[in-house]
Amino acid sequence: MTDTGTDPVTGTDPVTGTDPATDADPATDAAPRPLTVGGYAALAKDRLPAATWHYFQGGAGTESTVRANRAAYRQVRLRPRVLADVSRCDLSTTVLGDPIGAPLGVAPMAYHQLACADGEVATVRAAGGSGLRVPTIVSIFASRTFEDLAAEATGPLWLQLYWLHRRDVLRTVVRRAEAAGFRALVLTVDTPRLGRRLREVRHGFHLPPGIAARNLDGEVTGFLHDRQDGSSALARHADAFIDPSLSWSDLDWLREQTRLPLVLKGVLTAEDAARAAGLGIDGIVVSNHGGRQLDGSVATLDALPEVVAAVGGRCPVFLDGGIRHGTDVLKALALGARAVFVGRPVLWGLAADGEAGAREVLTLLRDELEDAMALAGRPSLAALGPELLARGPAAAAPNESYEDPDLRKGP
Ligand SMILES: Cc1cc2nc3c(=O)[nH]c(=O)nc-3n(C[C@H](O)[C@H](O)[C@H](O)COP(=O)(O)O)c2cc1C
Ligand SMILES: CC(C)CC(=O)C(=O)O
Repeated sequence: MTDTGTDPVTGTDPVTGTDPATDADPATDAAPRPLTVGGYAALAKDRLPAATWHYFQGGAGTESTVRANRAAYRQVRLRPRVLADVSRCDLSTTVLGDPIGAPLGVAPMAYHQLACADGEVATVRAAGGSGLRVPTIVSIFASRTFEDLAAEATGPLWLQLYWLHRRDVLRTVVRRAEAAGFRALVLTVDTPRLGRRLREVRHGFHLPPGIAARNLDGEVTGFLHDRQDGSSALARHADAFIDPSLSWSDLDWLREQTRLPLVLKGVLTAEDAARAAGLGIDGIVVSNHGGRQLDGSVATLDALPEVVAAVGGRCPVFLDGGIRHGTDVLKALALGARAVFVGRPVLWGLAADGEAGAREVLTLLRDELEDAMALAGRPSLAALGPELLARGPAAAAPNESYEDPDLRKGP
């Protein structure tokens, strides 16, 4: 390549691939604050050990679903209305009865201490921050205790569960979370076993000393910390602890343990959504686990309309997977999501700058959503509907400098 100038479209230096949005300032050697969520990915990649980065980024198999989640947003264009008085845009809403500052939240992810020392405490502080006050779904594999998180959170906390063989342990964590003030349970139903995550296998992924599933002490065996070349300690662990026999009839047992609302995470079809709604489930998260489970499964934005139609307003429908821009949030809301949850970008923010980084990532998405609502002539969430969207050929390649470089490369 002979052209060494900055690409006028992507803003990326075509030779070095550096991005002015994230590149170090030679005068101060301090990186300017990223202007997009993708900018935090670049910072996180620089800061994290390779094995951790690949655990965060990786999907199952060929990662086709990871890519599909992003591509789906590019296939949907916006139909802005004009002369709509957008002098004030209102992003506030409620989820499961609780008021929140914006229709987004943090998806459950294991072991935030892999990203920063404060772990999930940093995350819940960020999510509760001014102007946000958004929910955090805390993984049952969190690296900080529920009680520590409840002491710091100002936004709602929901507890994500896997269906453990040890039902007594499940009962104990549910009781503890309830006592600590958690507001809902989220049962993940797309993980009867772990997807084949090749990056984890290749890196022999295992937990470093000092990081553990703090709410399952005594239950989690040491092999989470044991390196074994050619296999992932997390996959070995999940296969030992997660009960793959989970079926619809087991939901009654969970209902009997708690008065908290019960949300199912990992639904992708009208059939399952209709059945869940018929059973009186309190919410559904349309999710493919960020492409980490069944490789080749449908993109979440594409699955959303059939789930929303099947539920028919009987419970709120949420979505996660591939949310990287405010316009992505807008598109999901227009297709009927009550709110969206954000996964990897929060870990990028934590890795880049702890609580401040996570807060900046969430604030960026909130601010970009507000911009998009104003420019689309839709100042209130109630005004969002499918007429905002047009389907067409995929948009031209995005500004790749703001996309996660690793996902661009593929596995
Ligand atoms: C590092 C990592 C750990 C995760 N851990 C969990 C988990 O413990 N429980 C769960 O239900 N989902 C887990 N997920 C899936 C997320 O909740 C979410 O579905 C997904 O990350 C959303 O896609 P996104 O990362 O593209 O935003 C994890 C995802 C990542 C990236
Ligand atoms: C500990 C794992 C089971 C967490 C998870 O769901 C994931 O890594 O996607």
